[in-house]
Amino acid sequence: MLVALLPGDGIGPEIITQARRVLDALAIEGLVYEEALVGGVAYKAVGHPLPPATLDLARRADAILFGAVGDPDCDALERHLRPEQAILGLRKELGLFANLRPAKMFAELADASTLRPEVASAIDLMIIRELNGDVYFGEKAMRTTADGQREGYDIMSYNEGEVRRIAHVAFRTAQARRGRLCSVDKANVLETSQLWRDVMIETAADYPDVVLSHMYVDNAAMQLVRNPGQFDVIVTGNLFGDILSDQASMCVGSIGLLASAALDGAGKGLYEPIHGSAPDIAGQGKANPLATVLSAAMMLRYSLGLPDQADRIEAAVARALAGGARGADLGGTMSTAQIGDAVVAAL
Ligand SMILES: NC(=O)C1=CN([C@@H]2O[C@H](COP(=O)(O)OP(=O)(O)OC[C@H]3O[C@@H](n4cnc5c(N)ncnc54)[C@H](O)[C@@H]3O)[C@@H](O)[C@H]2O)C=CC1
Ligand SMILES: CC(C)CC(=O)C(=O)O
Ligand SMILES: [Mg+2]
Repeated sequence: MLVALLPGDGIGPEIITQARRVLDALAIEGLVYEEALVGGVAYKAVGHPLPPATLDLARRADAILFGAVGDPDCDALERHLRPEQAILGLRKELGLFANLRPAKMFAELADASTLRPEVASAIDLMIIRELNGDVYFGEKAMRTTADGQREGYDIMSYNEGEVRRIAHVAFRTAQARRGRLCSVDKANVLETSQLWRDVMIETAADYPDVVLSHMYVDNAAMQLVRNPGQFDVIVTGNLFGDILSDQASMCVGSIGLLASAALDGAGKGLYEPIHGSAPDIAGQGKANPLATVLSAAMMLRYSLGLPDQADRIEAAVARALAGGARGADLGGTMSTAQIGDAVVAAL
């Protein structure tokens, strides 16, 4: 089994190092790794954020473990050369349309959430975010209007096939959990969302055991901090899912805790923390590696057929947290490597 390691920019290499240590400690037979450049480091080395050799490795691999991309030095580049295009390109080129972003409260961290412990302790939800469409992939440009103003535009669209395939993933996920699916959209304003809602309702007919509800995204943002325990599975589009998942991460204590899987529906997956390259803390040993460690666990479960090993990692993370393994993001003093040590020791 081949795992592509793509550390990327900023804290990416620091957090991938810790995830790799945890994987190595499991001594899984037949697991091999190949590393490649991605993001700003790739642009600086070879002139493109997603070089052909990296895409080729990603295609050959059984799974991809990804750190993060993004570098302030690259923010003025033409858009197609910016580091972020690498992760967008991987998701699109590999057809990774289903983004699973679980947010569950570790009991030991109830005091770390900015929500009251009795509100935060009820969080156990899964955000299913569509990852190949929406405004991120629509036509976009800057132009000059007739009266000489600069104007930027980005087309938001979904076709029904794109909505239906993510709907099936979401309904099946809800079936395997507590049977409740909340579809989040903005159907009161957007045609894209009206189609989204219509297709969700049509697809519900195949899943009579799942209770489907709908919520506008502005209300969903509010409900996530008012009463996050009401949610089981949330399904939403690319843009709304991006925003709501960062919000959900803080409800459980830190963005440094939330893992994700981006799946193609046929076993292949890219696994990454939901956060970015955090240039403000890069190179200082302050990054929480747990989101990446937990992403490695998702990789073992969803792409490599090793659910017992995934359970082991998740249990070790819970034990490490119970033992006080906290970095600055959780009010502690441990470094990135010390948190890695604590997880390895708890395996
Ligand atoms: N999938 C990816 O590679 C993503 C890349 N980005 C890129 O990352 C760069 C920075 O973006 P931001 O908006 O600042 O988002 P960010 O997620 O990198 O950071 C937001 C805040 O959370 C903190 N943070 C993030 N991860 C952390 C961790 N593991 N431990 C402790 N604290 C952590 C950061 O220090 C920062 O204060 C940008 O270039 C952006 O485009 C952003 C999101 C996803
Ligand atoms: C292109 C990315 C930077 C998008 C993002 O923030 C994410 O996938 O969480
Ligand atoms: Mg994001």
